[in-house]
Amino acid sequence: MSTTDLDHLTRTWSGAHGGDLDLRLTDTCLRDGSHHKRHQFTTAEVRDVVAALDASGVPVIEVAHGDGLGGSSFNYGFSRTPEQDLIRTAAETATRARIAFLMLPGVGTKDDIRAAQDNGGQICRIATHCTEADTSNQHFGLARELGLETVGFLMMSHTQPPEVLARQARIMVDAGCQCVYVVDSAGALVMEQTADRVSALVAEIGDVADVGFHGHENLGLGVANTVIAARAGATQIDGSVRRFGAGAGNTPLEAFIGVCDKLGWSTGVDFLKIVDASEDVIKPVMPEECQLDRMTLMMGYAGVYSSFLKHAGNAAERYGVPGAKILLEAGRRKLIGGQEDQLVDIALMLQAEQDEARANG
Ligand SMILES: C[C@H](O)CC(=O)C(=O)O
Ligand SMILES: [Mn+2]
Repeated sequence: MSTTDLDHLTRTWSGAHGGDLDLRLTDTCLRDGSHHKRHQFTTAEVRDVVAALDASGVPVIEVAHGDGLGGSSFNYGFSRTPEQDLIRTAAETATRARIAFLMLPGVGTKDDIRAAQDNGGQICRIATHCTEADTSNQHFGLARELGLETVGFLMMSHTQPPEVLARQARIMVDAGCQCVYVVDSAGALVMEQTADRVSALVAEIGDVADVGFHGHENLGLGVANTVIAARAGATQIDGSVRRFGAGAGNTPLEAFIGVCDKLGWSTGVDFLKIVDASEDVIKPVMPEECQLDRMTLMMGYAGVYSSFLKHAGNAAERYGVPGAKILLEAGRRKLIGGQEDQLVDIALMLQAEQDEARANG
């Protein structure tokens, strides 16, 4: 299909649906996708992916270990390439896109933020569990002092009601955060639950800061939740081309861009180019497609942190127990990021139960 055909169709669809939202997109393949890739990105892969996203017009590209700066460790998994090298490569490659990096207080340090800026990172995204925004105060303070743009992530947002999230967003904004994201880490939010949370943040901080939305696909609702988040007032939107992210992956950015074109919403990204990038550049970098299968569906259903997928799979294999049962129990225990070691405890418990059942015939 030619660009002219597409322009014509886009105008027709826009006319049919109306709307004039202007959204800023962040692609998270090179950070959230790091979970799916078991943190094995090479600098050559980062160069290829950044070049393709940049040429398509993606305005922000996030790069880091899946668990953020300092994440390369026994607990989370070691990176193949130091993340600061990946950030530098991304910054050297991008011609228009700004490079963002993520950090979780306690996993990364203030020195990691300084190093990421020295390597060309321009947007500092700080993630906390959604009831622990106050752990980010000093990091937002430093990031603003350094002149970095700031974004806050309220992870596992499905676990708290809108009014709690709004209060947590206020804490981040008071500390210097310029945009707070509702982060559906487990892909557990369903439509209106997303809208209610985004609306509560817009009401609380909308006069001084932006609101964003970061979705996961574990119940197949990434695009739908993202559309409803934008309608509720989210202006910064995350996604990963080809869903390349933790769990069943993130909101597929190329699909969301197509939907935005049809709704007449502006993203600045060329749909034809991003679709080609997905097929020709992102797919070869992925170890396999992100799957909506028994394990990932269980995560969305039970409200489990998407980054637990590979850890639960490892524990299941090692102890000979069903991975889906590990995830269900993780949901029942309301585990949060940083508690990856408890997945092993759960596997051992299931193994003991299995052994006992076998012994009892
Ligand atoms: C560190 C996590 O992977 C952040 C994130 O992308 C999420 O909670 O979702
Ligand atoms: Mn995520």
